[in-house]
Amino acid sequence: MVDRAAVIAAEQRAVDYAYTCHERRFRENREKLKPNRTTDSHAGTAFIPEAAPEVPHEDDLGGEALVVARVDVVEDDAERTWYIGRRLVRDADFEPVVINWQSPQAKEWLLRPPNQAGEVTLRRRLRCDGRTVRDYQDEIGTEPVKPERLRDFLLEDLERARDGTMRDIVETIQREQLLLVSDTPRGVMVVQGGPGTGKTAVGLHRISWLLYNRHFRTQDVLVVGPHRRFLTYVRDVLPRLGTRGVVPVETSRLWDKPRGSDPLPARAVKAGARMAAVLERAVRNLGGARALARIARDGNFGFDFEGSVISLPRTELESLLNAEDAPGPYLARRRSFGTQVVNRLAKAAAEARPGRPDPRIRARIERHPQVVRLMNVLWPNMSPEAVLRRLLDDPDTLRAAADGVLTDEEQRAIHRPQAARMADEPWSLEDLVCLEELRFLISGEGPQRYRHIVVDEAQDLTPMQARALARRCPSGSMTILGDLAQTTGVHRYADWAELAGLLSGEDGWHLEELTIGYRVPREVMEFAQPLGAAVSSDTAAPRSIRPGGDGVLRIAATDHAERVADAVARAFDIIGKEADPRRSVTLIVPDALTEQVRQAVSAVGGKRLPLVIAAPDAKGLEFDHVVVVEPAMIAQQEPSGLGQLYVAITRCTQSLTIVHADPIPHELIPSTAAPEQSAAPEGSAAPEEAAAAPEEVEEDTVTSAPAADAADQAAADHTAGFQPFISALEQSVREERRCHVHEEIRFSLLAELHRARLTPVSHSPTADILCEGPAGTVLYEVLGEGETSYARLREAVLRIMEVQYAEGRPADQRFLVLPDAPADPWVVDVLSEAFDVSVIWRTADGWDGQRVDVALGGPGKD
Ligand SMILES: Nc1ncnc2c1ncn2[C@@H]1O[C@H](COP(=O)(O)OP(=O)(O)OP(=O)(O)O)[C@@H](O)[C@H]1O
Repeated sequence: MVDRAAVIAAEQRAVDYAYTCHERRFRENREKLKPNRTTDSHAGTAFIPEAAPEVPHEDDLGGEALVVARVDVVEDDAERTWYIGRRLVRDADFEPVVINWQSPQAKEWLLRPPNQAGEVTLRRRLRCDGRTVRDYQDEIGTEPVKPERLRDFLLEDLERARDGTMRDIVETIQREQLLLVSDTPRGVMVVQGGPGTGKTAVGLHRISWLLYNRHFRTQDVLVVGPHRRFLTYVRDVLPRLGTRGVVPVETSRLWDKPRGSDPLPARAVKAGARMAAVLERAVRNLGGARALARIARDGNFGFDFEGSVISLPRTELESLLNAEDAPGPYLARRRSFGTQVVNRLAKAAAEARPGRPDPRIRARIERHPQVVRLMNVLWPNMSPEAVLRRLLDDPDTLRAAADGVLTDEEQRAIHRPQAARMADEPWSLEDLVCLEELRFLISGEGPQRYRHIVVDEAQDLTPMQARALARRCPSGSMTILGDLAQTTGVHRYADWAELAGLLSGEDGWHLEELTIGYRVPREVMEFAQPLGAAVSSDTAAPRSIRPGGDGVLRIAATDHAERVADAVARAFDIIGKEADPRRSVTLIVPDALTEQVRQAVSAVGGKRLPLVIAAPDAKGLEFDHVVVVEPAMIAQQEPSGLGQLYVAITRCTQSLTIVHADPIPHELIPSTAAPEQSAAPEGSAAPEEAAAAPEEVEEDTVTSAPAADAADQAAADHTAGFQPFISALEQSVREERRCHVHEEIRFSLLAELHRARLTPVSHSPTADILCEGPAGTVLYEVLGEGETSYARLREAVLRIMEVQYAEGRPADQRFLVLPDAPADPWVVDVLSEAFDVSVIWRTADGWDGQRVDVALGGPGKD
């Protein structure tokens, strides 16, 4: 039996020694080094012998533990102990006492699976409060490893209060996270993960890892986040990891401050990738062959030059113009055209005046007013601002550039009469991104370039912004973190390929996924899941490892007059009941109610106030307790209200309370309210809910469907409890119905049933076809493309059982409908006898299989 207290005491001695060495080093450095402090992010890399021993002059751990793990390894037949921590620490002889978690050696040992331990004989995670060792867990060692105990550290860590700033995860980083953190920087790595799966954490640790391992220098890296509050939230993580000098910026800060904003339809057009094609054509349309008539009316361009007439035929000008129709910045093409024209005119002038060559003739021709005019007409020297201003103001110019790219309606959407002066143009953020694109098209110039870019909440980048980022990063090395289901921006990507295609360079891109949820309690995640699926059917909700408990999720109906007061009262109530004063309580509210809620909070006053955050600003943040006010209003906010709502309800670590007077959006509880039912007019009370006394709904959870009436309550309770199951089923049915073969077969069968004068139901979210006929209720499950092996068909039978369950009643007849005869003929009898499911399939001239007559609407034998 291991004496755990003795082990902890021994580890404490090692940790104490590490701190002693750590602190001695500061003292020595303070004495030795000059007073100007280093800002090199490689501080601590003295572990690499040739690296300069630059370390900060004082402890910058901010109270975090210096040591996080111990590893014993057999090296040259001898066992050696290493400690892994947040910083490199050496003893007086310059021998490493603690190696940095970012070092390649630490990474290798930390990633080693217990069943392939190799030379690692012990891997021990240490649980320290600063310098005090509290506990330990052996992941590799002589004692059998209990996985559930290993989780304890993580769960304990997740339980800590969220006081408004993010912490690093060095102590509990998971294998799949460390693999992404230390992945090669080549190409674009896209990390898709649902709410709270650790994307931000992975992104920040990756920056630190890339810099520590000298893949890049501090100034090579650009880190972009969604908004200022988020940047404040993550502010401490990089310094605590020992990475200094990297300052994340808000996405919008990459451009100047906007002077105006556009209506949503205009934003959507200007932000889309097609706008790039329009801008490119707008630049190509400047001057050019169409303007030639103004210059060379009688077929020639000619003028009197110092007593002789020199000229160029129009055809020659045309061919010079055509030669410049190649890719490249407009001004470079302009210069090249000008050189050709001047060369030819100089030659003509020399021929007209034989004699001594005149070396300055080119310069005089170039400055000649006629040549200057020619250049200005054929190649007008316009600023990006002038090009965009005219494009937006003049419908003809826009049509010439956008024809076949933007619809008439889209062209009308971006029309904007020009301001009296250029300086007064109300450039919006989308305009500023277009201006950057135009600047690049015209001069080839762009903003500062980086060797690696990290983007958090990347799903909200617009395609035009993505192009701008790609230009800033010619190496094509990026870390892109996001969740398509949390899209709140003006552009919604169908999949990551669309965005990654815009960002990536020649090294391409790859998609990684984080699937474990570390923030949101299980019940809340399950409640949020259908909404996430409604925003992006392509992304899976995370599996939460955070157990919930009583009161984790509350849905409270109120009426419009009481809505704000009720929500605020509930937030204060949570504060009153929460024993830990560090735990954060936040009201997430629709834009329109923000001021009202803030005032109501101030009016109540007190020592501890809940935070009030408008839904769009909640992105990326996390709190312990969250009260979401009026989800329907959030869901209606532009540009992507459902995404905003999904973000809002997935911010909490402890509890979620929803206060609503309007019906809860049906995307959130799809089984309880059809779209038509939930569309109550703005301002009108939802009768059943408004009538309910707050005390009665106080204990409501998601299982007590707020929009259902009493008669439906039991059924709703039953179904809502199985919501994740139903949602998963609906999701996979939706996916199947995207298959053309599946739908072709389904609709041929529907046609047969209509021909038999029956009324089949085809719009159930779970059953492919349900039909009341002479043989009773018949349920059809259609298989699309793919194999028809027994294993596959047995799976389909299981689906039939699930569908019956979801539909709330068993069918009288069950049919599996295949595109072809099954691969093994015997399966037909087995499925019929074992599961009472008949199989039919399509043939060249109709249908075949078991009991086809019943399947096609006949009465059956009995
Ligand atoms: N291995 C881990 N150990 C401890 N805490 C972790 C771990 N991984 C993630 N967390 C914590 O989980 C929470 C959510 O992480 P993070 O904010 O990085 O998620 P996210 O995927 O960016 O979420 P969202 O998309 O909702 O913004 C944070 O508090 C983070 O510290």
